[in-house]
Amino acid sequence: MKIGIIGAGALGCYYGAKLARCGAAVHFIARGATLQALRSKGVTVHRDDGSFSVSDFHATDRADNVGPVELLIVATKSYAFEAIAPALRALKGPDTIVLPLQNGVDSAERLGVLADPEHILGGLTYLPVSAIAPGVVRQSGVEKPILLGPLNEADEAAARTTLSVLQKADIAAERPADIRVALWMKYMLAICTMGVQSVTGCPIGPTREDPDTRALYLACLREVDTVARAGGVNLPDGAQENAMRAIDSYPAAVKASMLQDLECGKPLELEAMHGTLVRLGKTYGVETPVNQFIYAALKLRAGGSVGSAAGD
Ligand SMILES: NC(=O)C1=CN([C@@H]2O[C@H](COP(=O)(O)OP(=O)(O)OC[C@H]3O[C@@H](n4cnc5c(N)ncnc54)[C@H](OP(=O)(O)O)[C@@H]3O)[C@@H](O)[C@H]2O)C=CC1
Ligand SMILES: CC(C)(CO)C(=O)C(=O)O
Repeated sequence: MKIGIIGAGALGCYYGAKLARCGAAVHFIARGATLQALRSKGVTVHRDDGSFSVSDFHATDRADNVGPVELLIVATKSYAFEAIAPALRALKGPDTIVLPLQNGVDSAERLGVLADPEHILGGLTYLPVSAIAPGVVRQSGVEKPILLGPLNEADEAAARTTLSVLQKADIAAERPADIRVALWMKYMLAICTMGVQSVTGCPIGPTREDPDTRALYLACLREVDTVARAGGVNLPDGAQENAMRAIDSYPAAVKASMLQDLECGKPLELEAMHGTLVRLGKTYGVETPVNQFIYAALKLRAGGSVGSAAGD
């Protein structure tokens, strides 16, 4: 199968390496030092149970030379969507299935504005992967799954095909009953951990133990839950409690990706996370004061060390 992967960072390298290892024709769209590393050294994946390297793939910054692929995995950060639009349009033919993996609830919708909106699935992953160096990634702990599903009935077959391709490559992947609910459940967890840790500058352990910052997690969860329901997303009963249990189950030293990005002066996925929630709250007439505060507190840092607001 001809597979395109836009963004050869932590997730892109991990999933691309697994797909290439099982014989798929993988085309990475990468740039700069990452592109050089992929071409000269391939991709190396370190896991607790061993490491593997793969070099049987294509890597280019010229998506127009690749042409339409059968499956396209979008693995950049959400703020890069406008920049990757030309690659997206070059790789997406009328039958191409697109699988976005970003945190957030509107990736498919945003990609569908930038390119042909047909066959864009809902997708997310719970897998923690870190980029150690260009083309080198580490995945720790058990392999948590990609969750994917159709956002409309016409894409049932596309979802089945994608699931089967991923599973054949030994990638944990599941089809939840309702991908929109699954996207919101992950969003709820991520928006709270990213927000509370980024405004306090502290990892998960102390922020969930201190009663004042724990109250922030709870208030943030409540706001996401209320906005989701106002927008017609049928979150299960106990969604907030589930999310808080997940927050309590992480090792104390875990730092949300947004806090890590903030500490490195990298751009933040603030618009796709808190920005979107605040906007949806306004649309549905739901007050979101905690998320609005988090958004305002981080906005001037969202563009990275340059200090300007990001256009996510
Ligand atoms: N890593 C994880 O464990 C998880 C991540 N996610 C989500 O998945 C998404 C990806 O995360 P992650 O893999 O960690 O991110 P990374 O920053 O590691 O990777 C993103 C990659 O996209 C590349 N990129 C950006 N713009 C372009 C462009 N115009 N052309 C080509 N390549 C480009 C970057 O290249 P460059 O370095 O040159 O900028 C980088 O290699 C995020 O939305 C994140 O929230 C979700 C769950 C888990
Ligand atoms: C692990 C989790 C859910 C929260 O820290 C996350 O998605 C992130 O940090 O990006």
